[in-house]
Parts: sequence; structure tokens; C-alpha cells
Amino acid sequence: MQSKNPSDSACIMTDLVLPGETNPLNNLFGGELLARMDRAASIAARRHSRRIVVTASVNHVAFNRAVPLGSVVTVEAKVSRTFRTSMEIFIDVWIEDRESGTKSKANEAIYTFVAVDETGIPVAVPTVEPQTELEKERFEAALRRKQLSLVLAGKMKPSDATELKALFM
Ligand SMILES: CC(=O)SCCNC(=O)CCNC(=O)[C@H](O)C(C)(C)COP(=O)(O)OP(=O)(O)OC[C@H]1O[C@@H](n2cnc3c(N)ncnc32)[C@H](O)[C@@H]1OP(=O)(O)O
Repeated sequence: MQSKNPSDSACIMTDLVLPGETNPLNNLFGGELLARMDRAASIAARRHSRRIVVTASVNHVAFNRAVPLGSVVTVEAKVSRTFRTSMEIFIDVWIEDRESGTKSKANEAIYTFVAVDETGIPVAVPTVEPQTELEKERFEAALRRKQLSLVLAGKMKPSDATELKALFM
């Protein structure tokens, strides 16, 4: 299977924050942002694998900044690393200043998707070749994050998490 670049499958979705999508403080509701990120990430995973993909895990979400009503929000999802059947997707969320048009980072998240066949059985995906410094950094740290996610899900024994153990030794 031929390796792909993260930019080959990147998904960039830009949309407004409307009144039905906000909390009592008139900021974007967290669940709405999670759904937008899930959609963008699933498109990137599907483009990369050209398969049916399912969300296996939400590994990390940081709601660092509130996103006010009326904001123009850009959700950018890229494959950061692949394993046999799973893909780690990194999502950056940006808000656009109305007057200057400058984009500033509001939030980020990391999701894991698995490619499956028509019966839901996991299938192999192409590898990814990071190109930029940021893509390389994210690629390098992804195995650690995968092991942490598997340990937290009870799917890996902490004693088998070699990359995690290496952090503390
Ligand atoms: C329930 C919902 O509605 S959630 C929203 C939509 N998502 C879904 O419906 C997915 C439901 N879940 C599933 O279908 C299955 O659990 C699957 C396909 C995600 C995984 O199936 P499993 O039988 O666990 O398969 P398997 O053990 O082979 O794991 C497949 C891959 O997922 C990875 N994986 C599974 N769980 C996790 C996790 N919590 N974190 C990180 N990776 C994980 C495995 O490490 C493996 O990766 P690899 O092949 O790249 O090494």
C-alpha cells in the first residue's frame, strides 16, 4: 500500500456559530464542537484510507478558549500517524477575527479512527509520511498516545506500554 502525505487527506471545514449551537454564556456548546471535529476527522481518515471509518476513541480534547456566538470557526483535521488499522487524527480549531481576518488557535483535539470493511472488521490502512516539522513532532509522539489510550481503555497492560514507561525511566 502506497504511503501518503498528511496534506493529501487533510480536511478543512469552516462554519459559523449559530444561536442554536451555544450555551447560556452564548459560547459554542462543547458537544457541538466535538461533533464538528468528529466530522472533519472522519473525512480525513476516510480520504487517507479510502475505507469506511469509525471513531474508536477521543484521546484528547482541550477547550482552551470559548468560541463566541457569530464566530467563524475553522476545524482542520490531519492524519498524524497510522498503525495497522487505526489512524490518529490531529484537529486544530481556529477562530477568525472579523476585522483583521487573522486566525487564532482556539482548541485542539486528537481522535483515533479505525478503517473497517462492510462487516465492521478492521482492515489495514496506508502509512503516512510526515512532511513539516509539526507533522514530524506529532508523528513521533503518536505511539505514546496510542499506548496511553489503550491502557486507559483496559486494552493494554501498563507493563506492555514501552513508550510510556520510557518517559519515566
Ligand atoms: C459506539 C458508538 O457509537 S461510538 C461512535 C462511532 N464509533 C463506533 O461505532 C465504533 C464502535 N467500535 C468498534 O466498531 C470497534 O471497537 C473498533 C472497530 C473501533 C475496534 O474493534 P476491535 O475489535 O477492538 O479491533 P482491534 O482490537 O483489532 O483494534 C483495531 C485497532 O483499533 C485500535 N484501538 C482500539 N481501541 C482503541 C483505543 N481506545 N484507543 C486507541 N486505539 C484503539 C487498536 O489498537 C487497533 O489498532 P491497530 O490495528 O492500528 O494496531
